Amino acid sequence: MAILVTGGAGYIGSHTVAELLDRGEEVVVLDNLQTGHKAALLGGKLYEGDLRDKELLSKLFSENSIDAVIHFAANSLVGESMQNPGKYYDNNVFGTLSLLEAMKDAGVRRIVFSSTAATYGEPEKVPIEEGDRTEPTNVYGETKLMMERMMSWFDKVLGIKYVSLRYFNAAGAHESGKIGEDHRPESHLIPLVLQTALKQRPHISVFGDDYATPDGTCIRDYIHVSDLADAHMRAVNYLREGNDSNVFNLGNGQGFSVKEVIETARKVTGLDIPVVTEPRRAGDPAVLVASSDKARSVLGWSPKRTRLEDIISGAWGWHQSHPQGYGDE
Ligand SMILES: NC(=O)c1ccc[n+]([C@@H]2O[C@H](COP(=O)([O-])OP(=O)(O)OC[C@H]3O[C@@H](n4cnc5c(N)ncnc54)[C@H](O)[C@@H]3O)[C@@H](O)[C@H]2O)c1
Ligand SMILES: O=c1ccn([C@@H]2O[C@H](COP(=O)(O)OP(=O)(O)O[C@H]3O[C@H](CO)[C@@H](O)[C@H](O)[C@H]3O)[C@@H](O)[C@H]2O)c(=O)[nH]1
Repeated sequence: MAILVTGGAGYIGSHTVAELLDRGEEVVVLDNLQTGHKAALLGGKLYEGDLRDKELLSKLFSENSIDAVIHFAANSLVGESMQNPGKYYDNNVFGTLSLLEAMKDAGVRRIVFSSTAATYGEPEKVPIEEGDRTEPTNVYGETKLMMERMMSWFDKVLGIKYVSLRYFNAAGAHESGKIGEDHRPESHLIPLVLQTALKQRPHISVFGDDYATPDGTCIRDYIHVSDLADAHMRAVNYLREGNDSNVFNLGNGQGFSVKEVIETARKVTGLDIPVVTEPRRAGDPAVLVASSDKARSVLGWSPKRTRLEDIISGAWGWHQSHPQGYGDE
């Protein structure tokens, strides 16, 4: 039996494919390469195409024995979602509907799904727990919450079991040095800071220094991408064991401000990183920090690469050896 990974050529998807292959799983990938890279795939069988293409999905499910799906394929930029909401409803919500319909037709009953801290919006307390209020402050988070609710109804009505993994900020690179983060355009803080250290950018912009946090900049919980990959394998096995649908936060449980990330990157690289303060970015909550106690107790998961310095240092290794990311591929 194989695991279908949608969005497997993307950042978190490719690290998860690597983890699945290491564990001896058979892997099928569906990716339209809109933000992913063929070169990020260390193995598996690639179907190059779109989640919303019903014919392709039906062909893929008929040509392979799929027993579980891991669903990464989505648009995922907070800022962009506040400028182009329709793109997010179409790709994220309609794309997921298309996938669930194809799973129903093929009789596939297990899905592990990339959700996000952005489903919570401005948290009522930190660390955030799974039962806390979900009131997204941006379109991206709203579409992910809609996708979760859709899955919950597909479970109630059709018995398709799901695990929704609400990750906080994915960061870092694979220990092999072969794969890492290459989003185009890049909008994530850590790669932008490291590209600034490499002098590929003149400065790093800090989006707002007037938040109600100790240094005025936003606080986020940075979690290593390989720890996320490990959680996906555990979530698939949890469903294979016949357990019920569930929702888990995945984070380190420790928050770092934008200024602390930049300071740590200066220490790790030993290089100058010029900063320019700019206005707040629309849709950004001030603080997002996870409680991952539930994932620890139910999935037996715990993050292994927790020091911000080590996470940034791994990412720095990738950026130094791949200054143009995956190149033109
Ligand atoms: N990066 C983070 O910090 C973070 C945090 C929380 C949740 N997430 C979620 O995790 C998932 C992966 O994030 P990422 O950072 O690896 O993003 P990414 O853009 O690197 O990966 C997404 C992949 O999906 C593919 N894709 C997108 N739409 C598609 C479609 N319609 N059909 C086929 N393929 C399609 C892209 O080509 C890409 O390879 C996303 O769902 C995102 O919302 C990411
Ligand atoms: O040039 C930059 C880029 C980012 N930031 C700030 O840095 C923090 C982190 O931003 P970013 O790296 O863009 O991540 P988020 O917007 O927090 O979103 C990420 O983390 C979410 C979960 O918390 C995921 O759902 C999203 O997919 C993923 O992009 C935020 O406060 C940003 O305002 C800057 O100050 N300058």
